[in-house]
Amino acid sequence: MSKVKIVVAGPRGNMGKEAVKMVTNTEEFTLIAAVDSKHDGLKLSELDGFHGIDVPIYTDMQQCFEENEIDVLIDLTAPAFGKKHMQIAFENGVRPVVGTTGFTEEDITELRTTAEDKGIGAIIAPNFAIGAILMMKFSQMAAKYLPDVEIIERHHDRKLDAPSGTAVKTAQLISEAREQKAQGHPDETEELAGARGADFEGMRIHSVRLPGLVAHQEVIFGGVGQTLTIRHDSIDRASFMPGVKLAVDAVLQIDTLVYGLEHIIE
Ligand SMILES: NC(=O)C1=CN([C@@H]2O[C@H](COP(=O)(O)OP(=O)(O)OC[C@H]3O[C@@H](n4cnc5c(N)ncnc54)[C@H](OP(=O)(O)O)[C@@H]3O)[C@@H](O)[C@H]2O)C=CC1
Ligand SMILES: O=C(O)C1=N[C@H](C(=O)O)C[C@H](O)C1
Repeated sequence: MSKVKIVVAGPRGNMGKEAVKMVTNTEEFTLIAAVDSKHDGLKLSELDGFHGIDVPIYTDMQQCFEENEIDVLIDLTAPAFGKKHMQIAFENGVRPVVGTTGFTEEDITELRTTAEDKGIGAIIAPNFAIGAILMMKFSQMAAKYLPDVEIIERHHDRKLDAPSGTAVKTAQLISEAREQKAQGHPDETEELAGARGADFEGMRIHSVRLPGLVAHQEVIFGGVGQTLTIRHDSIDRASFMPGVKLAVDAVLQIDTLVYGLEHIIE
């Protein structure tokens, strides 16, 4: 069987480094090239930490796809580029697996239409960690019985987007299971703007950014005389890689856009 030909975008990043490692250590995958914000024309092996990985670096994704035959793009870049990179992949018949966050619901609808028009599979996964998928699923189950809920997500202080993609996805899944609901006291005020966090259909999302953190989330449900907390911690970015591998395998089998790994892990 021929190997799956892969490009990693964002190879020097926290996630990109892990993805390069995962791809090069996976027998049925082959890394063909990397797309970076700099280092055009160099080999990955010329950068620190990529010893022996002799693949070309492109800063122009279009050029990368024109010069190489690629099956799958793994995109782990920055919120400003995820959508654009998916569009370039679709134009070139390449299947995107995207961990990059920051997509709006409108972006996802538009990208799904393009994927279906072209018959190309695509996966956007706000979180690739199996434990985080379970946290989201359990939260959706709990919301049916305990509809008062707030989300606290905690991340490293290099993160660009807030709230996290995982927190937004969690809120979307919870809102499928409960009626829209304004929480807290109807007359509550914020003495400091933002004190009550972001408002997602009445559900509050609080974002903490600190050095020392990786990726953590608590979903706290409140009921009469009780609370339930569902918590997930990624303490190492290796936690995301089995999910990335699963998504690469899955994206070859589909011809639409799937948003969320919970649709792949039934
Ligand atoms: N789905 C999931 O499970 C996870 C998703 N994420 C998401 O993945 C993304 C990356 O996270 P993380 O690795 O921590 O971020 P980093 O900032 O560590 O890495 C991002 C890398 O992408 C590069 N980059 C930026 N723009 C481009 C571009 N246009 N083309 C090519 N490369 C580019 C950056 O280069 P430079 O520094 O030069 O700009 C950097 O090397 C974020 O959106 C984050 O939210 C993170 C963890 C898990
Ligand atoms: O930026 C990160 O680090 C992470 N981003 C994703 C998100 O926004 O949910 C996934 C994970 O939480 C780590």
